[in-house]
Amino acid sequence: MSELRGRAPAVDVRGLVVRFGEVAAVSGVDVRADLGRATALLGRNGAGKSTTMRVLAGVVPPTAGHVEVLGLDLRTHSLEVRRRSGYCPDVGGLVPRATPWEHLQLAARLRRLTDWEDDARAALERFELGDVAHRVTAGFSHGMGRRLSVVLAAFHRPELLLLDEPFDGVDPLGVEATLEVVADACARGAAVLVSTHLRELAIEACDHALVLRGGNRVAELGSAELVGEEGARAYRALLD
Ligand SMILES: Nc1ncnc2c1ncn2[C@@H]1O[C@H](COP(=O)(O)OP(=O)(O)OP(=O)(O)O)[C@@H](O)[C@H]1O
Repeated sequence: MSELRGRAPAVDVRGLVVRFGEVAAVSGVDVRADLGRATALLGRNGAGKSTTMRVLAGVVPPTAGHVEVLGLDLRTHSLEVRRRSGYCPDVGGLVPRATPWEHLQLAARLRRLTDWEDDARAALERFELGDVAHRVTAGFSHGMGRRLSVVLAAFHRPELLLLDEPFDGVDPLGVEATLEVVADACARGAAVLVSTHLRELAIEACDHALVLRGGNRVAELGSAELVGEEGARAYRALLD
């Protein structure tokens, strides 16, 4: 990690505000994520996690605030940021009439990847999606869709990996594969942001967590501070 010190953060968000009409989804949040490290965005339903992730993915424009991703101002470099990031949205993102293989084919074409097929097969096998590689996703269970969304987000080895609720409804083998993807991304020097309301999995996936409540950031904690019953109590106290 020492070589990471002093380098610009992969995500540098200050005073982020996102409003939808009368609703303030995010009310002045700061987020910092570093290369080679996994950061959790923790909080209850409606805390503003997905909205923050959508801003970072270039899907939702910020109402106000400074949003810098991979050293680029997101307002002026949205395409470049999207090219260098991978995003697993909390819902949607899959084409019902396309198969996993077709999703990967399209991703490879859009990103002009070459010799991607072996990696694609390995990724599908890792997530136990090899047998359904050529089945349309319309009939997929929720967990299968989640697993494919993680595969697609990480496939091109992005510098920033944004995973929004990647564990939601996913079985233990899928959780394990997702944890491996996060660890691999960190090991190759990427930054990872994982949004989840699951404290225990946030601790496993990430070495620290930003806790959001009501569109505000209420704490930044090391994962060690969130472990066990004491960690559960500390987390609960931040939510109430
Ligand atoms: N497009 C929208 N229009 C209106 N309100 C919205 C919109 N998107 C989000 N919100 C509101 O903003 C707040 C934050 O929502 P957000 O989805 O970011 O929370 P979250 O922490 O991801 O929650 P969850 O864990 O349930 O996914 C909520 O009150 C939500 O209803």
